[in-house]
Amino acid sequence: MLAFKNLGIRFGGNQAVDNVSGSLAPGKITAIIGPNGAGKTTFFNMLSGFYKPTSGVVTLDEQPISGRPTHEVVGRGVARTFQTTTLYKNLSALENAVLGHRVRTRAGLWDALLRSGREQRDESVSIKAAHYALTRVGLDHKAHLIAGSLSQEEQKRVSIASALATNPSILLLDEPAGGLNPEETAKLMRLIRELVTGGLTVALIEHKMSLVMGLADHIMVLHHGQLIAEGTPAQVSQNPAVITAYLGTHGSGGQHGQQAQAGNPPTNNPPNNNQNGAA
Ligand SMILES: Nc1ncnc2c1ncn2[C@@H]1O[C@H](COP(=O)(O)OP(=O)(O)OP(=O)(O)O)[C@@H](O)[C@H]1O
Repeated sequence: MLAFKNLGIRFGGNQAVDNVSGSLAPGKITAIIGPNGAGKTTFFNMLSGFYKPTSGVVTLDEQPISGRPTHEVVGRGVARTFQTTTLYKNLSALENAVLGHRVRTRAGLWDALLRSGREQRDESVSIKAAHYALTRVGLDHKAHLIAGSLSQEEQKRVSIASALATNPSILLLDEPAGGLNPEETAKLMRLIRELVTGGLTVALIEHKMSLVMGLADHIMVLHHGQLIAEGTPAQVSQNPAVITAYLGTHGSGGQHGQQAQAGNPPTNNPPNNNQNGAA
């Protein structure tokens, strides 16, 4: 189980994440929500080894992993995607997933791109892993198509396959539905649910309340770097501190509209409209 205790990080005078404790429930979906600048991505960056916390600790099965090199964290079974799609659009879906495997494991990006001797030896392992990952996201039949020719939603699946190529037990998704329309968002939600049903533990950052409320088993709410609430969608959506955080921060429009919805009882159905789903 991935857990974090008193986790914090400071950038100069800015305490971006402050004293956050908790864990990701195995085999469940945890959503991390909060207004812009709340510290969500920074929190992910600490869970995945991208940032070294200035206080507290991240543990995996009770062993500390915070501050360990990213490839080591990946090797322990934690993989992530990024907020902006990091696909190589001129490469095939398969090549992207292969690179996802190589870049996240031992080899660096240049090693992977330049195909060093080690790379070539290990390539068949990466190709197998990449095909399996593409199968898991329902795209192996498009393995040889150029990523840029795929739909937005398929490109998101390729990004997820890139992370899955390392066969993680814990997958961190940073705004997986960013830029997708409601129909595509619903498809992606089904995929995420399927992956979890298959045994994966997922944590995701997402602004689309329709996705969060329809998908998350557990929600953590960050505000000014602090964990101000957590619980089921129903619990969180009725929490006065959460409603105040969003309304107070955004005034009107943007996330305000989304959070106004979060004041209502959440639905466990996939979204069928975009009334509160604008990215
Ligand atoms: N490398 C960095 N150096 C300095 N400040 C940083 C760095 N990374 C993040 N921050 C700051 O940490 C705070 C939290 O940013 P973060 O990107 O984690 O928020 P977020 O909740 O993910 O926002 P959004 O929803 O807009 O993506 C911000 O004030 C941001 O400027």
